[in-house]
Amino acid sequence: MDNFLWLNQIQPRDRLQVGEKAFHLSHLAQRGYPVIPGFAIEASVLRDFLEKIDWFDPLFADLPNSSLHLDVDNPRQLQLVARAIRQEITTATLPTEWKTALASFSAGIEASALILRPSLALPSETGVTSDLKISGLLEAHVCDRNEEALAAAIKRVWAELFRARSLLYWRRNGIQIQHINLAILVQPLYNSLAAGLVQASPNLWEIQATCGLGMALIKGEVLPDYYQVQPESGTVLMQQLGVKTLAYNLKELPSWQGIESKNGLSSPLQTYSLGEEQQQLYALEEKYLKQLIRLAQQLTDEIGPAFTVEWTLTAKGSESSAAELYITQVRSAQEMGSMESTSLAFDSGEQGRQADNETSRQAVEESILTQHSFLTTHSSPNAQSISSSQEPSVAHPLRGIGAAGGRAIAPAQAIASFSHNPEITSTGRVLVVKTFHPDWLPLLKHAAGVVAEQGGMTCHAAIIARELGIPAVVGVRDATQSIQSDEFVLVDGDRGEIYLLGKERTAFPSIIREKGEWSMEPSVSGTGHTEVGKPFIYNPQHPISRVLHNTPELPDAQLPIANTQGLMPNIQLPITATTSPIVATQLLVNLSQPSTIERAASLPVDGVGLLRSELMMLEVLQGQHPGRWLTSGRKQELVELMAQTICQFAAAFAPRPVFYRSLDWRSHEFQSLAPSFPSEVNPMLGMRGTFSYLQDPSLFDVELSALVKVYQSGYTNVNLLLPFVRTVEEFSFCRSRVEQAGLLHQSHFQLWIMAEVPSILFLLPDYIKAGCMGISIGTNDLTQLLLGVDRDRAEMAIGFDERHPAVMEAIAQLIRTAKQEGIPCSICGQAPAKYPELIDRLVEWGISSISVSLDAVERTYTCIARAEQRLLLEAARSQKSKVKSQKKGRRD
Ligand SMILES: Nc1ncnc2c1ncn2[C@@H]1O[C@H](COP(=O)(O)OP(=O)(O)OP(=O)(O)O)[C@@H](O)[C@H]1O
Ligand SMILES: CC(=O)C(=O)O
Repeated sequence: MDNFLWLNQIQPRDRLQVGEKAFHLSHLAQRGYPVIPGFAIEASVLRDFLEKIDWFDPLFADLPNSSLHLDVDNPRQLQLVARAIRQEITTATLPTEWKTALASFSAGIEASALILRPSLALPSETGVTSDLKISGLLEAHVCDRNEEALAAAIKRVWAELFRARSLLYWRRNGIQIQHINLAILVQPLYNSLAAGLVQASPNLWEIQATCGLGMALIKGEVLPDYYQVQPESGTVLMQQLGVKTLAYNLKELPSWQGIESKNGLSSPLQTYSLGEEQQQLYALEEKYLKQLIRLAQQLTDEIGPAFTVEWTLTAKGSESSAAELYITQVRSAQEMGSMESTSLAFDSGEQGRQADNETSRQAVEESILTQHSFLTTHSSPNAQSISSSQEPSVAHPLRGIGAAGGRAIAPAQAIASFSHNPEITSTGRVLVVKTFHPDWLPLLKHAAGVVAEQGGMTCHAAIIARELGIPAVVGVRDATQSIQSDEFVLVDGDRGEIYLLGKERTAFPSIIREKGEWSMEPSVSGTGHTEVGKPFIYNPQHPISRVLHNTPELPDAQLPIANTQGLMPNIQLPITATTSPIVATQLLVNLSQPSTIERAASLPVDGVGLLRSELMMLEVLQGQHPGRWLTSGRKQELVELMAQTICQFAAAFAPRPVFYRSLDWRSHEFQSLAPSFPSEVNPMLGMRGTFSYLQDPSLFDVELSALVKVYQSGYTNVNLLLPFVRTVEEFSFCRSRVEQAGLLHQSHFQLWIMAEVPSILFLLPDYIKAGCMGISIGTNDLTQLLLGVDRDRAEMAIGFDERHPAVMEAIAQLIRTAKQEGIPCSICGQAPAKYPELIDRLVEWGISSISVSLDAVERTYTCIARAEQRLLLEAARSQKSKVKSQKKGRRD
């Protein structure tokens, strides 16, 4: 076919048909630079294909020629349309003559796997220049080199154009879909020893490198090794080892992590964990680093001093000596949005038009940045201006696990060692700690953010930060040494990054928080971009602007979510009764702090699915171990205080249910209470949950007395959830005490258990026989125990994945059994908030309710609504096609 072109055949006139990526690479290849050979499927092929589709939905039949009339402020409609179009594209068949041509072209590639990369061109009708930053918007797909897999992957790349986020992007930027040229660059994919990028600016080059293929870097799953290089001499000025815990490579070993593609074809890619030893090594051996620097020097001569180049060090054989360095992508300074942009030498034909359109280009760039960015870290538009700025610390943040979303700039308060009442200079600081002690809860309430060296997504600091709505980054190596008190830091809880901004508070605005709402304070001097009460205005020249306004890439599932902290000029979708459909799956919220009740109760949630008593109690206990309250004759006082606190939740949510979970002390987390809990070698498996009640039921009895008081006060919406139940006998023991307390006689009272110890997978019917009225799946502990991974160890975070097939199967089985047995099944672990895409499956399997942290309520609501609508749509579609085939049968 004449609309497939090998890279070495591409001419300047083909640029609009083959897209920018293929065009620039072809230019370099033809100039003798190392580029992996490949061929481009021109944009006209997609146009033909769209015209050939026999659209099930007549609305889309004119897609190749007309504009879609989308209401982008209606995210549900957007998602449904996007899904419907993609489905039709991926299920349509490619004409036979195309398949034949593809087979002959791919036969010219010697590799078992192929990578299909979107290559876009935006012709002049779009009103923007071809260097509009679309990096990261459309994803590449990888497939085996066989006819069927290739055809499927081509359709998946085309379908990328119609993802909701993509449709939104074009629409928001006034670009009509029919004007977009989407070509595909097909290249062989070989295993890689390392991959990364070089960001070149006139004064400095920055190199990032990771192990294996480049996907780990693109997806932000590793912190790459980092080098700064002096351009003229090629001297390495500094280098820093990254945190590379995983890598991507071609599948050789069977692995559950082999990524399944959505149409059931398996992907040839897999991720694997890097061992401790390997993590201590730089991904790039010195000889290859030198080679890369030489390559960058040649490129400077060829295309000017400012560019970004992605590279890969392929290893076709097993010997590292056989490795070859290739360029996989090159972007000009303009594409990076550089302030000192320099035209690429090969931009000849288009330069005039680009200059004409400079103003609109900048406008579009700004609107992208201030609305919604799809840029991944590596391709940040101002990477260049950061690297050449005077603020190296801004360019090179500390990194950890983003445990609570949002961003804040504030002075740090480093607390290196434990004390009950650390001296805090003022409120509104970012607390920087080794590990967060529950004693410090009052500090957290007045903090702007938290950074911890230890802990994972489910540690106390993370849970409370999510509830309070402040950003948190945990697992940050040496944070207390790297960050000094009084130094200004920007904590980015979405990306898991901390930027050190120095001690002078001059050229950036402060973010202040009042009543849970964030707003900008005017900058003291410098840029003067803000006024009180006005949103911060993006200034592309300031690195901080980039960080503040670059939201991380959102998966489709997260697209229509309002930013609860009001920091980002993002798409706002308030979930109010007037704009939202009623969903059948209940949406509940996880709480622990009375200070958040008002905010939570005003949301359209169906109740509190998990009231974490340990964290709720912290303030009540005033630093004293609960046992001490009992031994010092203050039991009644404790009962009163607890009842009062629970009543606050009950009153705010009534008549909506509140599931109070009785105490689940994990001794290591509460060492600061006096006297401290006996320390345990293995506290996650220690004296916690209902087992501890059997040993000494006195505290459980206090809780029951408090619940009785709540009922006596007239609040009948409170139920009891038992934590970490290991055996049916433990449950029966607790149930009989609940009965003795008189709670089971209350008509509305429900006694549930957490489903988090894996034995429940085998014993649920027995628990139900013993009187359990419902379950709530605790995915944090269930995952920890099923996979044998400590959930609080930041270094093990990579192994803690709730999407593991074993965990998914366990959840499915629990929902199934609960349904069969006729009891409700909820889920209150972090999984649905962390991976919103799981909600589709939970709803499909028939979960009764989903309980999430406060920060995830809005997006969870949207995901539930979407999942339910999808089920309805699928049911309607299958009904329609049944009727269609029945009619056809009758006609035949
Ligand atoms: N033939 C190849 N062999 C090995 N790695 C490749 C090859 N082609 C691309 N890659 C790497 O795969 C990743 C994904 O490529 P993709 O084209 O989607 O991203 P990209 O180059 O950042 O483009 P964009 O800016 O359009 O998002 C990148 O890290 C890229 O360097
Ligand atoms: C919520 C909880 O306790 C868990 O997921 O384990």
